[in-house]
Amino acid sequence: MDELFRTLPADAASTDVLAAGGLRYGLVGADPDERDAFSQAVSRGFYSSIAEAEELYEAREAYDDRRTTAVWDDSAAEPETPVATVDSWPTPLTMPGGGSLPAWAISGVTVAPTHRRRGIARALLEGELRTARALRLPIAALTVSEATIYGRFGFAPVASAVDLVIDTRRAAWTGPQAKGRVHFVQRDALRTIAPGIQQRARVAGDVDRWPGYWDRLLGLRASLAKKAADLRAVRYDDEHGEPQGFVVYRVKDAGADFSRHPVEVVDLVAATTDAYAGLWRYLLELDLVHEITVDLRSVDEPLRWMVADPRAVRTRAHSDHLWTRILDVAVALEGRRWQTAGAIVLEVTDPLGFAAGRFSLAVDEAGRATVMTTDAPAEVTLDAGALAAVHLGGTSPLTLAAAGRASGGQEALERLHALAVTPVPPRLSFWF
Ligand SMILES: CC(=O)SCCNC(=O)CCNC(=O)[C@H](O)C(C)(C)COP(=O)(O)OP(=O)(O)OC[C@H]1O[C@@H](n2cnc3c(N)ncnc32)[C@H](O)[C@@H]1OP(=O)(O)O
Repeated sequence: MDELFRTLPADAASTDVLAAGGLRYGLVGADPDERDAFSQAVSRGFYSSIAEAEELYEAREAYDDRRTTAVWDDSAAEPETPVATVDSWPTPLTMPGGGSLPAWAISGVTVAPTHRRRGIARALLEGELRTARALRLPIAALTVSEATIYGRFGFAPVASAVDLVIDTRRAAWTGPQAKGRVHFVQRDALRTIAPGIQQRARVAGDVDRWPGYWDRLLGLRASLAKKAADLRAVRYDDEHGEPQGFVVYRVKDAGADFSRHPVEVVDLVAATTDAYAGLWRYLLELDLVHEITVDLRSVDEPLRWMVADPRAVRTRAHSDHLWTRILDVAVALEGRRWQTAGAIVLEVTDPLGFAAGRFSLAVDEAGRATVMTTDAPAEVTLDAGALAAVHLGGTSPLTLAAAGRASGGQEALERLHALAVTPVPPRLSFWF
């Protein structure tokens, strides 16, 4: 897998579809100019500024670990700049029960405004799914700019997130007394331990953060030095002195009233409930601060239960965050732990074919599943996206049935609910 995912030739069917429209589809080569043109096309596609030399250098490093695929129009005024881009890489996706499945992460999907709505994104996406399948990956994953694009390719939102605003003056601490203590640390010192803490903190739905992501988050890149100058890092150590969590935040300008500084939490990661309490209490009790904003938290954040006034913790946005697409039903369903012992027959519909079929799911006392194709009558019928939502444990089949995305008898839907839905909602802790 290591090299193959970068070198496997571009998907043949998409090559043909795009060639019929006069376009060239292929992998981006190692040549720095070609890489930089790819990066500039991604920046343009997402309406970012033209990347500067330092950013291009950093992007080259980041793309070294990915498969980068582009579409070129040789008749364009600047034929060397791709008119469409996508990058992808295999990554462990945490499953309910704590294990992980290898997933195909897809990012950087752009089509130049000059070339929109002629099927280029469809060719790119279908090419990515076939490539993932050729690499024997059971699931694809992405985060989206718009929630209207990916459903047609069998993706569904599987892990939601909330952005919170906390009124610290109303949020008197009523949670447990943390046993350890907080320390200010340098960001580069935190860089060495943060990935390990995040690994331990992961719940279903999280994926690996790559080295360049950590450097960017902590402002350790030359291009970010100025922007990151106001970032503070605090580490939480348990009563034995073991680091169990950290928060990275900035205190913003207070304006006319020095007692009203807003705090923006860039990331808060806690591997234990004790660290979670210690870090949140630290933030809520900062002097001269009236408000804290934090994004991409769990839909079931314990913080609400740790303050005197739960309305001090206001949800400012609730979004679909992680989207997945099941490519191999048996491997995907066997790759998670289920909540109870039991059995069910599922019929999966999938216009793109990858997940279509009828499957028996049998779960033992330990929550391990055996999945086989079957001719037995289907008890629950659902589309590939609905299956992805049930698979990660955050969506009830009863909700999907009410929405017309699943069907079956009430007892069978409830049985699937009991098998699948997890007590802790899935959560992806960052954008990729
Ligand atoms: C994982 C990520 O990277 S998310 C980032 C996605 N990229 C962006 O948002 C950047 C800005 N947007 C773009 O670059 C382009 O508009 C894209 C990539 C969203 C779409 O590219 P296009 O080549 O125009 O899409 P294409 O013509 O292949 O359309 C495929 C289908 O999606 C639909 N579609 C395309 N864009 C959108 C959209 N923004 N909203 C809703 N539907 C859309 C089309 O109608 C078409 O539907 P159909 O095939 O079912 O009839």
